Amino acid sequence: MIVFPTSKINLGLRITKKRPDGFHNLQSCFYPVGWGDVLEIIPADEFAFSSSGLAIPGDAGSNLCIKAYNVLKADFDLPPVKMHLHKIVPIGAGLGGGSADAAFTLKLLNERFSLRLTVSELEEYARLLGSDCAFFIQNRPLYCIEKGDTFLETEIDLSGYYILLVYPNLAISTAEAYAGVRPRQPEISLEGQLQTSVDTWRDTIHNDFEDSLFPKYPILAQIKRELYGAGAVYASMTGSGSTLYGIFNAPPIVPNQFLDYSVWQGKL
Ligand SMILES: C[C@@](CO)(OP(=O)(O)O)[C@H](O)COP(=O)(O)OP(=O)(O)OC[C@H]1O[C@@H](n2ccc(N)nc2=O)[C@H](O)[C@@H]1O
Ligand SMILES: Nc1ncnc2c1ncn2[C@@H]1O[C@H](COP(=O)(O)OP(=O)(O)O)[C@@H](O)[C@H]1O
Repeated sequence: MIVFPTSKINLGLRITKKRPDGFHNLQSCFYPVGWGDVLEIIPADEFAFSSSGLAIPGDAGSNLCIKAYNVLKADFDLPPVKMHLHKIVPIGAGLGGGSADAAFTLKLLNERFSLRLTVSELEEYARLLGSDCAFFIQNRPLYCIEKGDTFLETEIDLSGYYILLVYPNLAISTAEAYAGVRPRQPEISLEGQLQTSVDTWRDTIHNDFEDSLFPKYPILAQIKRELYGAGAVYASMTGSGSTLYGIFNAPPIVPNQFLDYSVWQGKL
């Protein structure tokens, strides 16, 4: 069975509080985008994992696909499988690519081996694997709070818009990004601000990680400016970086300055 784990962007990202468990509470709208990997899982005589495409840091045993298999194996009599991941989505990019691989592994195993897990049960397993992993179980626009793993419905619908994603060949670890943020409670609700037209977001919708990461890595602010220069109606960094995205009214022409980077464009 083959699935295509996708990725996400953050529409606004506020870090509101450091929690007693060391994690942070946030507010954000997570929105799926089509930049994705390829994952195949088939029954086998013994367990095996392999990957191709982009190199994934860490030893092979630490791959989130294997962790996802193991959390289900602990509770169910899962047979051995052979898993192959073709990695396309940049890593340390703020796109949640690893979390998507984990969530799609859970969903695939649930279906292939008829485990009969509900959406909320799958989300519970996903929470064990990473804070933004549960989002990819439903994989539709959701307003996220707490650790990014509690969801509220949102009306946001960007269909009809186009997106250009630019990964500047710079990996930023999530832990590094959180170490630089100064949590604060926003005076105006992000949820309300996101109800307004996308053309107004430039002045209102903010990713808090930009405040500490733009001074440290000036290329990020430069790419954001260039996305506006290319005609974006709204541009931002996604998640903990380092990918920048622009939202456009029409398919954008990729500026020459981005030719050395990994870029992806498509419809929202
Ligand atoms: C920043 C966000 C925003 O969407 O996404 P990415 O940019 O990484 O995709 C997420 O909060 C990333 O979630 P995820 O990548 O799953 O993080 P985890 O593996 O759970 O945690 C990695 C590390 O980030 C920090 N962390 C993560 C989530 C959170 N709500 N508070 C935190 O402080 C902790 O230091 C933790 O050890
Ligand atoms: N299948 C996977 N794909 C990507 N990264 C993975 C995977 N499995 C484990 N990881 C680890 O997760 C971290 C990056 O996660 P990723 O979701 O790509 O980044 P981000 O949180 O910035 O979106 C890296 O430390 C990487 O080694």
